[in-house]
Amino acid sequence: MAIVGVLALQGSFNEHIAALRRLGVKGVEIRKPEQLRNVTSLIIPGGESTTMAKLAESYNLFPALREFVKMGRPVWGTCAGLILLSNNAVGQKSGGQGLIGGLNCTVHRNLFGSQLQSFEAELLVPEIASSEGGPETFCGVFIRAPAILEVGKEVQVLADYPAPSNGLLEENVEEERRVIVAVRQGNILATAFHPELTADTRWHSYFLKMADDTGEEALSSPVAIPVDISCVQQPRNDLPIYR
Ligand SMILES: NC(=O)CC[C@H](N)C(=O)O
Repeated sequence: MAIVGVLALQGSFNEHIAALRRLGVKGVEIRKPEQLRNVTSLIIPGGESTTMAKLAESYNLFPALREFVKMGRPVWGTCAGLILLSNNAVGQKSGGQGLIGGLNCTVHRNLFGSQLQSFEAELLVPEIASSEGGPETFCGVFIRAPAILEVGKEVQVLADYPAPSNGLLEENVEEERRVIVAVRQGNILATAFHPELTADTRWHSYFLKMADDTGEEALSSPVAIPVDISCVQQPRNDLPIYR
């Protein structure tokens, strides 16, 4: 059976491991470069990308993480994980931060604003709904969320969302500008929101199938989990902080 690594430096790694467990799959915590040799795929959780990058630097994890992505192993970044996987990031803290890279896009680190601007919203994601069944929509939990501004040709856009009018985009966003919040580029999956904080395991199940497609042995018999979409669709001031 596949063993999924979950980068466990900071952030929502326990929630990802719990979601995998609900699908009958073992997720193991990764903190050292050599631990990546024991896993066939990797989830990089949400949290705080600058802090995570500093910790990755001090554990000398960057070369092994970059190699893992380059080898074509399935990697999924949620929120801060998406930022770390991007080739270019704007809106970084002064001094910048290390990135793993591999995903050909430009991400804005905090486009949706601060913790107080966190929210839930229903997202239309036809690719995942057609692969995993259930309703057409997904609950996106956005916490100090990033957004993708630009992608290369090889990147498949899975979901977008109206850009916020908070002045963080240079251009005028009056004419319904949308930004990208979920993508796939070959072995890389990235979401600006947190599926691990919902009861819906379809994103995890899709990621496990990606591991299957890339020749890794994944779920032996997928467990059907009833899909519960209870999306409050409003600002949330009770979401985890993960700093
Ligand atoms: N929920 C999150 O992962 C927030 C990410 C945050 N915007 C960052 O820079 O890392």
